[in-house]
Amino acid sequence: MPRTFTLGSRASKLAQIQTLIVRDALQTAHPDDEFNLSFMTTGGDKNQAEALYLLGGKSLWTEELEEALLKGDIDIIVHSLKDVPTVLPEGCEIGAIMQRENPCDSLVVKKGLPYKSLEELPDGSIVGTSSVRRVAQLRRAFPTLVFADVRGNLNTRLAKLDRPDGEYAAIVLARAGLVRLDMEERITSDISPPTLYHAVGQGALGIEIRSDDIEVKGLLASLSHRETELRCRAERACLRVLEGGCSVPVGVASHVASGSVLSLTGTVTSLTGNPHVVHTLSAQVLTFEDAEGLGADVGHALIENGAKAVLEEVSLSREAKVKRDENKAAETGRQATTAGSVDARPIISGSHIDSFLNPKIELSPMFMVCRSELRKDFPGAWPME
Ligand SMILES: NCc1[nH]cc(CCC(=O)O)c1CC(=O)O
Repeated sequence: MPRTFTLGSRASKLAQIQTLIVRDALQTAHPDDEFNLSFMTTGGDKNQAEALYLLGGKSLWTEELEEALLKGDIDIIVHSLKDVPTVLPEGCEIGAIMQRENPCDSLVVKKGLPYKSLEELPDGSIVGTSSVRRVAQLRRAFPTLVFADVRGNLNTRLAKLDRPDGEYAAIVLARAGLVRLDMEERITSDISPPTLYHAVGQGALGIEIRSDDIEVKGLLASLSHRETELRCRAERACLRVLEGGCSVPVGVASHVASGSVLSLTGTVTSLTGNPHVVHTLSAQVLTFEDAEGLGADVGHALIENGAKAVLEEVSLSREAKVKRDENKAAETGRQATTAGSVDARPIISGSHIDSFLNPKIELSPMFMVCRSELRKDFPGAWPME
């Protein structure tokens, strides 16, 4: 008798392609079993503009899928690992992490423009990015460029970039997403460490399952890629320490040498670009727990070496943001946490942020509401990408 399992993911094109990658790998490893697919439009998909916020304490991207998983409607969730909070709800866990694509970020220059890198862009050029991690590090490296928010799925972002009357000269995206969508030829150049440290888990697929599902655990055993899993477990453990309840501009780079020597560099960067704290540790790791221990050590070392001030700055700014949303909500009668995320007021006062503000374009809320503050029973971290 063939067994039947259902894989679920978000309905975006990238999520569907990633789910097919996992389905094909499972089907090859288990030719006698059946694998169904279920794609769900999540709260985050329905409202891109509000995706960084909480709606009634929910994680917009993952909660509906996790509910379906816990109910038994689906057996496996396929995620971009970088979008998965570092603390999962009770009863859910990461069952496998598959071999990673190149995790770096890439520059995509507008069609018709001659520039090949951020270095070549003229002063004042507007570069679209979707994350505070990228903005913080790129502002530091390229203070004469203007970084602005660009949202939507990959195709929407590329369409905004290429619009003849569009403001963006270039956008920055994860290389892995472009590769999986077969749009590698749009990549103008890669932006690698030490200029830009990538997001925790970037480029890897994370497979979430019910913690008590022994059968699915067995099923996934052949999919897990040990080196990727060691690196990503360390990266996630580092982020878990740094979050301490809220999201911060964290970048990482990692590698495994001689099979078991894991190196992890973590960075925490102020949204002004300075301070930028970097710390690297290497150690032999035999188990995933060892890798997580190394990751947590990097997180603590960053805090001791100056990241604390950055975390405090982020937390102060976040409180200000929450307050403004509450005021706005009181004015408009909208719920505080669903207030629009396009907010053109500067988060940090002072000249350093002014060049980020261009009234013509959408600006991101620079900081996110902490999930843990709104949902004390769930100290999960909010992914910031
Ligand atoms: N949050 C969006 C997201 N989630 C995963 C990817 C790309 C694929 C990956 O990093 O695994 C992207 C797009 C991007 O950041 O450019």
